Amino acid sequence: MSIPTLEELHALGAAQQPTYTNPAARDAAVERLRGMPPLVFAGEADQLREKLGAVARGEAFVLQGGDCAETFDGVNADNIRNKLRVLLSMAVVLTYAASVPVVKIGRMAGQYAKPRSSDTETRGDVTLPAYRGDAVNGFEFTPESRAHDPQRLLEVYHASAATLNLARAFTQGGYADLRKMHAWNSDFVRNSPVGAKYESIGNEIDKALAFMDAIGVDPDEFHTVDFYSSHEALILEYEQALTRIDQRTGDPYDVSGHFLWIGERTRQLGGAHVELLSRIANPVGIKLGPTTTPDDALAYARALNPDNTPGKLTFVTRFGAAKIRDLLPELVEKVRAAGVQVAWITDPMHGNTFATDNGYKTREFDDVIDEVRGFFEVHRALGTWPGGVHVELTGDDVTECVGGGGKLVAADLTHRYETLCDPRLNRAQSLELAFLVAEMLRER
Ligand SMILES: O=C[C@H](O)[C@H](O)COP(=O)(O)O
Ligand SMILES: C=C(OP(=O)(O)O)C(=O)O
Repeated sequence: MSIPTLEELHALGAAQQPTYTNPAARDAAVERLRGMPPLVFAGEADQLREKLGAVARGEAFVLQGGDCAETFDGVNADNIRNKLRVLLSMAVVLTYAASVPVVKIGRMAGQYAKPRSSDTETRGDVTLPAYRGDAVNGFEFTPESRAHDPQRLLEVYHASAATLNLARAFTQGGYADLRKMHAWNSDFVRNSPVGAKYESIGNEIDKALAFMDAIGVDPDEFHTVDFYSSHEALILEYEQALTRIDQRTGDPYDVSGHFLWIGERTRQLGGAHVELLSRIANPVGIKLGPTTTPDDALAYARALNPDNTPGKLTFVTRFGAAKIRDLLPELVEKVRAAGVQVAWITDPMHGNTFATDNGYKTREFDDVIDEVRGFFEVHRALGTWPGGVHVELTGDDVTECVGGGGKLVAADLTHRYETLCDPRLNRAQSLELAFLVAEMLRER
């Protein structure tokens, strides 16, 4: 495999790209990126592909989650630790309550670019370019901030490096030790019913660990966790500049993250995003919305995983709770009938977004759960494996999605609505989701 040039990719047509008005500045940023060391190693991407192979075979489950849009301001220890804490807590709940290995992937350390429905945003009588994520422009509503600036791609690189560095330290350095899981959520155990439920799993795990200790199992086994990074591979300049030939295998890897996915708005067959991700050896995903036909799905599999390697390709469906039970069965049936190896994951967020009367973009927790339930029902009926969930979440107690045990309503969204793009599950809602998904997994 060879790496396509940026010119070749742009010639194929690429949706949702920045408009850089200064080509010299863009070229300089791309050149700098080309000289930067890899953010992840090809061997790590291979490990993740193997683990996703287990998911495709029905032997493991994926938890993929993080912000809708990471921000440069959000690169600080508290924010990164809180996100890791909620992901690890969810993974513990899923692993313990459902007895299934969980592959942990953050929407982290690279999720800085956003596709948008509209190129512009209007406030009063002023219209400016829409915010497209910190990778492209600033959120502040001024012409200067909203201009597309290629220098930001270098900031994405540095922000991702800093985030990954801390994530690696937390997950390898002892913070993720199972024996410390009580401490992760001690602050909210007292005030939240879901916290108390979590604490009781923690007590059971302590007993199990004490037993294993007594029979001589190496305690270091529980000291670290494998954690992988992922983001939407949206901005061609960034992803292509970070695609490198691996010395070991001679294959191209996109070293900006372990797992890259193609979004619903950029999945044109023959388009630049499908082409770039068809050339890399990383495990890749593709979001499939309600207009995806079975023929499309088969064509994506041919393009993105021509060797039909288990773990190479993940289909992330995002139909919406109202549509999943109607649309998913035909897709799964035809893909299975064609012998295609794929991990199926549900994204129950992107098909369930609506605006409240008080003007907030939100999601109803029950709709999110209903889509996950529909996903499990369809796979159960067809005898296929519901391989995982992909969610937008944060480790903080924000008020962005309505519903859940805390019964948040539209009026509550005014309190802590902090996302710069789509609404995320807060910590309690995320843990609640993990308990409900664990039940669904157990019911199988
Ligand atoms: O996160 C996904 C998309 O970027 C987002 O849903 C688009 O939102 P918009 O419709 O407000 O542009
Ligand atoms: C844009 C996203 O989703 P989708 O492509 O499914 O709309 C996303 O996951 O950030």
